[in-house]
Amino acid sequence: MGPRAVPDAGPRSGTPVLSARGLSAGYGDAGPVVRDLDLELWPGEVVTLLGPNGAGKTTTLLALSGALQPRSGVVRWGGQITTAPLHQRARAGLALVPEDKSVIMNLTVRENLRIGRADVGLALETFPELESHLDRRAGLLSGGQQQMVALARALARRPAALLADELSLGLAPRLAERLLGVVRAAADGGLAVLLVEQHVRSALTVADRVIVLRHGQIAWSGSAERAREAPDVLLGAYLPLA
Ligand SMILES: Nc1ncnc2c1ncn2[C@@H]1O[C@H](COP(=O)(O)OP(=O)(O)OP(=O)(O)O)[C@@H](O)[C@H]1O
Repeated sequence: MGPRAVPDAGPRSGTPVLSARGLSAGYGDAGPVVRDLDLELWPGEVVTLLGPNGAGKTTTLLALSGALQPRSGVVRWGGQITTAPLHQRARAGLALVPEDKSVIMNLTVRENLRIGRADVGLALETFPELESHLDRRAGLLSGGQQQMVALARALARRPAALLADELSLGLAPRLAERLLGVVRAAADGGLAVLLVEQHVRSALTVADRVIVLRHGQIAWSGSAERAREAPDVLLGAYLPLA
């Protein structure tokens, strides 16, 4: 199971699941955090968004998802301009796994899946490891198991696009690979994925394309293959390789 050859440029037929043109976003009265971003997310591909701390990766995900209204530019969902808030985009098939994972610690795993309107059977197909924990409070699970709940809940709603923020943060490499492998398999089934990742090497093994953000703008973009072949040249200027 590895990334498929998805071109990083050039014409493709059909419509991206999610796209942005000239997207700028920020907070309060401060200047924009991301500026003039253009990006597209196509069915079946994993795009990883990399960049140093504070580059604007989380802000990009929030603005694309409707959790943060852009200051300017347009976001399209299935080719149609959207300004809908996150909960409406979620109903239309967009899944956001935010940095805080939004797992409710006082609820059981089963309850967490249900409030996310997830298909519990499908969630267990994705992560059989959760079956024996279904009736445990999520707060008693390990960090990795909590991340599995968050990801299982997102995927078990059969979304068209997944935006995930640092899924593997704080996890051992083996667990990070497990989660990223699940994301890759979902993309192989047609899901469009945008991943913000700290584990750059792991992210590159599952990604088709890479976008590097710096100071809120795209500093580099290209195929994951090119990034893997010359990570020092392409990424070293922007990121410590972890
Ligand atoms: N809620 C907020 N209110 C005000 N400023 C914010 C808020 N969230 C983020 N910022 C600022 O926006 C900038 C970009 O933050 P963002 O979280 O998008 O970056 P990031 O690339 O995801 O970084 P990290 O890897 O540290 O999570 C930072 O300067 C941050 O301080």
